[in-house]
Amino acid sequence: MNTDPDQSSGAAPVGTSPWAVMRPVRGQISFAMLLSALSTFFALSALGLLAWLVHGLVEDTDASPWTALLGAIGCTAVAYVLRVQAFLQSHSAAFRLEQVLRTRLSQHMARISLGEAQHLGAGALAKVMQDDVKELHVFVADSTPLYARAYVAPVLTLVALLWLDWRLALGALAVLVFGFMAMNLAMRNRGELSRRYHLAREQVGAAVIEFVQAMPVVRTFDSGHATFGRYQHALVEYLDIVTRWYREAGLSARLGLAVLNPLPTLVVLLWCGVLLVWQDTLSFSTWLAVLLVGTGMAEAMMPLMSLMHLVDKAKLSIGRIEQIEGLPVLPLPEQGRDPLAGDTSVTFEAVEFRYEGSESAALSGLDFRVEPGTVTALVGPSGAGKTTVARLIPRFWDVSSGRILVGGVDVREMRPEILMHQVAFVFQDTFLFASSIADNIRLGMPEVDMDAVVAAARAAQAHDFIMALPQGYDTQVGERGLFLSGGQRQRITIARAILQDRPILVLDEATAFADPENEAALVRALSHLMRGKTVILVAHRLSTIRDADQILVLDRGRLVERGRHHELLEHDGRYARLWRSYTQAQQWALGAHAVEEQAPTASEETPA
Ligand SMILES: Nc1ncnc2c1ncn2[C@@H]1O[C@H](COP(=O)(O)OP(=O)(O)OP(=O)(O)O)[C@@H](O)[C@H]1O
Repeated sequence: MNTDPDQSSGAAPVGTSPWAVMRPVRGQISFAMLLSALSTFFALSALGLLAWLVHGLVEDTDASPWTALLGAIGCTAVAYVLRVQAFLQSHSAAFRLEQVLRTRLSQHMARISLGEAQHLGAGALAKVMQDDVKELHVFVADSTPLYARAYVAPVLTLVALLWLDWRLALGALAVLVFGFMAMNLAMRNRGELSRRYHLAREQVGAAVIEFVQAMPVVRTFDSGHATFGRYQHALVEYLDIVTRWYREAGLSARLGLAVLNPLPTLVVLLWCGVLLVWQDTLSFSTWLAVLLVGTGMAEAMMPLMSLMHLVDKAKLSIGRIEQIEGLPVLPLPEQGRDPLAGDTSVTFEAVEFRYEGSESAALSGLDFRVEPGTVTALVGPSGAGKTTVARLIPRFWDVSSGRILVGGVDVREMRPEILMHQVAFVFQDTFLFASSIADNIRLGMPEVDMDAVVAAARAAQAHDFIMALPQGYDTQVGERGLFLSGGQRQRITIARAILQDRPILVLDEATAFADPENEAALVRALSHLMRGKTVILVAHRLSTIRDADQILVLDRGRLVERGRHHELLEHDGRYARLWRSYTQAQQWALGAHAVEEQAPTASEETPA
């Protein structure tokens, strides 16, 4: 029980016993606790022997002190060895638990839908995998031996005191009871305060991250005032709750802490002892023995206080770990049923899809078929559902109703590895692993040799810029690695997809290009990648889809038109309007001259 909110971080209880999570290492933890309890017993026995020694010397000055003295030294040595062993066991259990939890969490995360993982955010998932598992490590390593000590020591001390003199034992007990009552008074609002304290702390953390991550925008657009203001506001809130905590915990907390330390117990034992010795109802030697043993009782309570802090923190972490473990996993097909795709077609049959928590459907009544070896482009205004279509194929989410078939097989009935073997995905948000460029290209295929990597990079128009880098294909990229431009990163991802050489390709075309040279390189890379494949292309620039075998025009999640470029232009419907807006915008972008001469009339929609 601590008055420091950072220490007594007991948020609203999550209703989880820390012991349940520790099941995999419970045996070793119990062993560590047993060793710790035995160590406490021997430490207190040493004190008891010293008390007996003092008692004996006072009663009979000729008595030999050696037996008790050697016994006390022996007990201290055994207590020390047992204590070290207890900590060794608890630390080993903590490392094992850390490994078990990380493996379990990563296996579970691999099975939740990608959409769910994206929704939670990489930061939150990493925090659970990293910080919360670490928190449990600390709990198991440090608290389990403390637990045994905190419970065994006061009980044994009380028994010893009762045996020596019950009146002084009750005096010492009264001090502790008083101290605990004061602390409980201080902690009566602990749940609510602690919940607000943690919220305030998280807001400070979020504001700091926002401030740091948004630095380029902050520096260029608002010179830091708005973002820094949010950070400052979060800090003020935090200060407010901490001040309230100290004020409310105030006197009773300080009183409790003052009482629950060895000095007041010693004072009570001294005064009561003097009185009893003076009244001749207590021998001087017993009094000395009581003093020696008695102060240990309050001292033994101290671990209990740090324990409550550790338990509270562990409970919060367990709550977050359980939240991840409780996320539903994507249902897998029954064992033994592994239907293989018959061809490389992709079919959407009456597909409906609604994002969780969203009022309207993102896709409704979607029916289309992509024939093997053809290119289908998805177009439509922003928010029409193009990206959603692309992401339903690799099961970022499962459809709300209807079916998606790859080669005639429902994607929900295909094992993920079989589905991934059929389909390659090139999405806009390219991610490079903290590794060499070569390893990033041959991701998931470590057996591929360098010649194949270079060939894929050449086809993806990436070879020349890679060779211009300081260490060529061995250059480290990703986090803390060399910085690559958006276009360069995309060409590496395209090289990866070329190497994978899967028959179906789902492509979310890049919206922005750094420069025309980069754009030309990307277009060449993509056309190489698409050769001979079944392609579903989310097109953001209409110029790339003129030659598509099929164009699907989406609007508010519905398929409103389909056909080839020239057919749709002749039809003079939605696509034709999109196309006109697009070509106007292109001309407009050619220069101010063009703007003046052919300023477009306000277009009803802009191309995606
Ligand atoms: N993760 C999500 N959770 C909830 N709603 C979403 C999510 N992603 C997209 N939406 C909503 O679903 C609808 C379709 O979005 P989608 O990203 O598929 O459109 P899009 O046609 O690809 O748009 P753009 O061209 O701007 O990328 C939009 O109304 C969007 O707000």
